[in-house]
Amino acid sequence: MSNGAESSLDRTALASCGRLVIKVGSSSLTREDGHLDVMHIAILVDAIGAARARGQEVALVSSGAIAAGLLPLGLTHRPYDLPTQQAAAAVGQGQLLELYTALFRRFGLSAAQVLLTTADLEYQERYHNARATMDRLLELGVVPIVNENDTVATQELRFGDNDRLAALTSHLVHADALLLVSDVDALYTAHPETPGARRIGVVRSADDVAGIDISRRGSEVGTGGMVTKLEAARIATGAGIAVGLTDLEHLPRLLTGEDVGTFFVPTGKRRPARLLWLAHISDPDGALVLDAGAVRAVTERKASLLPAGITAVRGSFDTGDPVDLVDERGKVVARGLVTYASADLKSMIGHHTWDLAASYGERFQRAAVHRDSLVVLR
Ligand SMILES: Nc1ncnc2c1ncn2[C@@H]1O[C@H](COP(=O)(O)OP(=O)(O)O)[C@@H](O)[C@H]1O
Ligand SMILES: N[C@@H](CCC(=O)OP(=O)(O)O)C(=O)O
Repeated sequence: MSNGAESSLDRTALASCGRLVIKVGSSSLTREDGHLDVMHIAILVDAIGAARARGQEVALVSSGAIAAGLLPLGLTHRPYDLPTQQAAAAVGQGQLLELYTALFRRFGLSAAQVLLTTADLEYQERYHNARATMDRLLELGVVPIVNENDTVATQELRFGDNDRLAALTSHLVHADALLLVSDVDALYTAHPETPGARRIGVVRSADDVAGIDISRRGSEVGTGGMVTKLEAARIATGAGIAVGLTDLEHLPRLLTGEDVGTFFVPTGKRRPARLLWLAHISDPDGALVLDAGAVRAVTERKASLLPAGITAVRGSFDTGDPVDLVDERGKVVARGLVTYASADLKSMIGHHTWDLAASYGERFQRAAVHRDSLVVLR
C-alpha cells in the first residue's frame, strides 16, 4: 500500500484502456430528501461522455432505483420490507432511465436499460445471451445502464448489493477496469471521519487492506458500505480487472489517470464464467472437512481432492452440487463441485483410491472434487 507519485504509474492505463465498467451508488445519485440529484447525475454523464469521446466503451452500473422511487410513492425513508423496496425500485427505475436518456442525448449517445439477476449469470445460456447483448450495445456505441432486476429478484436471488453486481458485470463484458463511484473519494486507513485517517493510493494485494477499519457504514441510502466495495474489488482484481474507487468529484481525474482515489492492481487472471459462478454466486449445499495434507494439496499444489483427505462430510448434497472445502478449524479454503452424493461420500472418507476401487469398483476411483471444478478461496 502506498500514497503519492509511485501509484500514478499504474493508474495511467485507466485513460487509455478499451472497456470500462463504472458503478455509481445510491448515495451519490440522491439528495438527502430522497430526490434524484440531477446535478450529480449530470457530472457522472459528463465524465462518461468524455471517456466515450476518448474512444473508450463504457457500461454503467447504476443504483438509485429504490431511492428514486421513495418520493413518488410518498415514502419518507428507504423501506425495510422487500415488496415495498421492489415497488419503489419499479417506480424509480423508470425515472432514473428517463433522466439518463435525456442527459446522454447531449453527447449524441443512447442509453439502454439492462436489468440482471443472479440467475442470469448462473445459467450458461442466459450468461451468453446477456454477454452477447452487452457486447453488441457497446459496439454500437450505446451506454448500457445496468441495475439489479429488483422486481423479480427475491431475497435469495438478490445480488445483495450493486457493488458485487458491478464486479460480475465487469467480468461479463471482459472489461479492462471497474470504477466504483461512492460518496467517499478513496479508501482510507480508517473511517474518513476518524482523526488521522489517511487515503490509500494503491492496493496491490489483500494484505494491503487486512488491517483497515471498514466497519462503519456510510449514508442512509447506500446498502453495502466499504465492505461490499472491497469484496467487489477482490472479485474483479482476482479476475485480472483493475479497479478504481473514488467519488463523483474526482472521477474525471481518476479517468484520466491522475493520482486520486484508490487504485487496486489486478492480482489474478481471467477465470472461466463457470468458476466465477462457483466462487461468487453459488450457494454451497454442504461442506467437506479436509485434513492438513489435503488443504495443502488443494490450495498450494492445485491438486484434486481425494476421499483419503476428507475427515468429515456435512450437509446433504448430490453429485455435481457446490460444496465448501473447510480446514479442521472450519475455515473455508475452497469451493468445488463434488463428484459423489453425500450418502456415498460418508462411507468413503479417509479411504485410499485403491481401497475404494477394490471395495466398490472402478467408478469409485475418481477424485471427490476435480481440480478443474475447484476454486481456492483464501
Ligand atoms: N476505511 C474506510 N474508507 C473509506 N470509507 C469508509 C471506510 N470505512 C467505512 N467507510 C464508509 O463507506 C461509505 C461508502 O459506502 P456506501 O454509503 O454504501 O456507498 P454507495 O452508496 O456508494 O454504495 C463511505 O461514505 C464511508 O462512510
Ligand atoms: N437495485 C438497487 C440497488 C441498491 C444498492 O445496492 O445500492 P448501493 O449500495 O448504493 O449500491 C437500487 O437501484 O436501488
